[in-house]
Amino acid sequence: MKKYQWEQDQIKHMKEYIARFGHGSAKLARQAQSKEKTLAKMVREGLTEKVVKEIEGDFKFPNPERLPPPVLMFQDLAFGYPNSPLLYEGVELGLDMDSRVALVGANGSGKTTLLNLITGDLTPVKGNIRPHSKLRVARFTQHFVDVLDLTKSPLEYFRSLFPNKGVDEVRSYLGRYGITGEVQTQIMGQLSDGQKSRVVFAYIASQNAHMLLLDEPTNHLDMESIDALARAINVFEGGLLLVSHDMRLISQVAKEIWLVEDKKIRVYDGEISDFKMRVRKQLKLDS
Ligand SMILES: Nc1ncnc2c1ncn2[C@@H]1O[C@H](COP(=O)(O)OP(=O)(O)OP(=O)(O)O)[C@@H](O)[C@H]1O
Repeated sequence: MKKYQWEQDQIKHMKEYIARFGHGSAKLARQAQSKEKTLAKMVREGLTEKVVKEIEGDFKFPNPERLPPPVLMFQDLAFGYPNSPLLYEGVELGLDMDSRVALVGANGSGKTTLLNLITGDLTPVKGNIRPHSKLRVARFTQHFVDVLDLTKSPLEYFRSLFPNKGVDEVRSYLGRYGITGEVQTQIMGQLSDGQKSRVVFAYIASQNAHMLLLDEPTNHLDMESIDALARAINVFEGGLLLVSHDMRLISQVAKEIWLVEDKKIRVYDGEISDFKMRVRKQLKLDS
């Protein structure tokens, strides 16, 4: 890009010179002719092409119809894996479509487990999780194999999900999530984790969910994509439960912090900005 810019500046300069002095005194006209020759030579030898940055697919989650609260309730929830101590006990909390929650806690404290309880993949040992009867949740997980058929290409996969949509429509849909060109027809098992993440986001968005459950969504995204994800979340009119260590994302999207501690989920009652500052300091991030 620097080379391109340098060349363009040179060309501009030479053209201006030629226009100004081409018909001037003999000496200046000779110099203008010499510049014209240099310019022609540059063009002949091939100019550097402008580097066009690959367009970042912008994430977008379609807005679902509103569901009145409570959308998802935890009632006296307890859970533990067989032959293991309880991870949760007596949890009473609720989520609705305005919730913007970051679920944080030590490794192994049970964050992913809570998401599995919400999706019904796990069953409480006591108490209930009560979803609104019409609730649709969509979940991001890094366990791509749980969501994607890795033997298919993104194009094949989405065509099988939406048999009524034409190839062009599916291609342009995937393009919006940054899945473009050959990546659309490569077997998903061979894609990078970042590309697979984008396919999962395309999939999640297709679900038109009322609530997004995002489990470490940013691990394979670059900074620009993280910001794009944050923007998409911020215009999304549904609920969010985010499990993340990424303060950059948390600070952009969360309105509430839930701390998993001592088998309970405690709503952080300080100012979120204080919490963010605390974690930022811990992570040594800039303000
Ligand atoms: N299927 C399982 N069977 C038995 N124990 C499990 C199972 N899945 C997870 N665990 C254990 O339950 C605890 C909570 O796991 P979980 O993955 O929910 O924690 P987490 O807070 O999401 O952790 P991390 O931040 O490391 O992802 C861990 O000690 C884990 O080893």
